[in-house]
Amino acid sequence: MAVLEAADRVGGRALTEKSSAGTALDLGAQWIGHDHVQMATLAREFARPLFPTPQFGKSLVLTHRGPVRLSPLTVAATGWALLRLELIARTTVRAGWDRVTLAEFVARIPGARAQRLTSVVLSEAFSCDPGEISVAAVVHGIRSVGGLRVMLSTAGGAQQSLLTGGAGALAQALADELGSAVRLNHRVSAIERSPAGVVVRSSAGTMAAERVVVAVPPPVAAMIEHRPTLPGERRHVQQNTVMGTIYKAIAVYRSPFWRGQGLSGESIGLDGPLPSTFDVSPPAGAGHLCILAPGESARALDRLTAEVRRDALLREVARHFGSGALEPVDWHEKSWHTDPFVMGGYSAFPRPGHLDALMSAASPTGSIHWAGTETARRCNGYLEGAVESGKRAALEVLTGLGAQP
Ligand SMILES: Cc1cc2nc3c(=O)[nH]c(=O)nc-3n(C[C@H](O)[C@H](O)[C@H](O)COP(=O)(O)OP(=O)(O)OC[C@H]3O[C@@H](n4cnc5c(N)ncnc54)[C@H](O)[C@@H]3O)c2cc1C
Repeated sequence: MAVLEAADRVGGRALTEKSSAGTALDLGAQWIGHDHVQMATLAREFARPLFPTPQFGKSLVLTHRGPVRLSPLTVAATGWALLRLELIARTTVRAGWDRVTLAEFVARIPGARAQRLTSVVLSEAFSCDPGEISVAAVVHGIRSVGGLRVMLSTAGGAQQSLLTGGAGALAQALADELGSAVRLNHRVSAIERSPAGVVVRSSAGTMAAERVVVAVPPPVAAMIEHRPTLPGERRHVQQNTVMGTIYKAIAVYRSPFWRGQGLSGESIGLDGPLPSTFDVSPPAGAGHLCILAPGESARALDRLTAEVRRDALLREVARHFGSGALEPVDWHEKSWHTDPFVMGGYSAFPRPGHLDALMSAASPTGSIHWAGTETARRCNGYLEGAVESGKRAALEVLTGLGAQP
């Protein structure tokens, strides 16, 4: 068995870096949900306990003028729109919802501020602009994680916990167990299928095998050449799914200073350069403030130099959380959509009108088995889904080889 990894590191969309304060920070996946049992089990196995995501103080809704108090009408209209999505998720999804974009759904919400709030919340949850995703795809995501309340919540939801040492470091610990089976800098460029099995061509040579598991998102898998050509159904999956667009930064401070002002560190920006912030600090010591920018806001940040981007974001954080924000002890950032191997995040979603592409992403093609979070039924788009998909693909391979699982 060999694991061919294109990059010079393992982890993919999980990437842990060390701050100058000595703390571990996740530039990719970070939260583990309340019912993410596969991840909780791995965390236990590798003695990396989960700890609660900090939740102290007041969260802010921001405009370029500063924090705002939402009117009861805005709260009601936004709540109703979100409830409607939850209700659609709990019933049979009409085929027509796949042709309606989230932007069109939002345009029917009464009130400009409620429209903006709903857009920002869902763009951040799905890492795309509302015009890029259909209502059916949003509802599919909501279902797979167990409901909208779960998707958006910290305690009792998908953001309940953080992982000691970081999610990327857990991937590295798994790779360490596999030792020399993991080959870095081996980008797979082509797979040839024959009755005898597969020949896998990578940037570092050729390998023959009985079966292969391709554990990359469908739009990334589309970069691999196939002989013979893949069947139409599989090409449909690869051509009609797109990666999300997401920028993430972590500002590291000596302490989570915002808590002293009664603030949670969590904010949502309705306009201006700061879409969302979260407190993802370790249990003691340093303060970690996470900044997430999806879709067009992420692309706008790409157009700035690293220094201008950092200054603009920190100035904005300081306007709302106090001048202490201007002097972090460390700053880490990543534009995931510009990573040549990952190509975006949080995950891939179907183009409007093509939800079926995601639904058949797990169907094997002869001796090729497809894994990765996009193929998961449960927690599609999350680390949990990735682990579940790996187990499912491994079982398919063992069954195919006639081995006892
Ligand atoms: C900013 C961000 C925040 C996120 N936050 C969370 C979170 O808080 N909680 C959560 O559960 N999930 C989160 N996610 C999603 C989570 O990271 C993914 O669901 C998960 O990591 C997907 O794992 P995977 O193994 O399916 O794919 P990947 O992690 O993408 O792994 C695929 C691997 O394949 C490699 N590869 C690509 N092409 C080739 C090739 N041709 N040959 C060989 N190797 C190749 C890549 O380098 C990569 O290492 C986040 C993602 C991002 C980007």
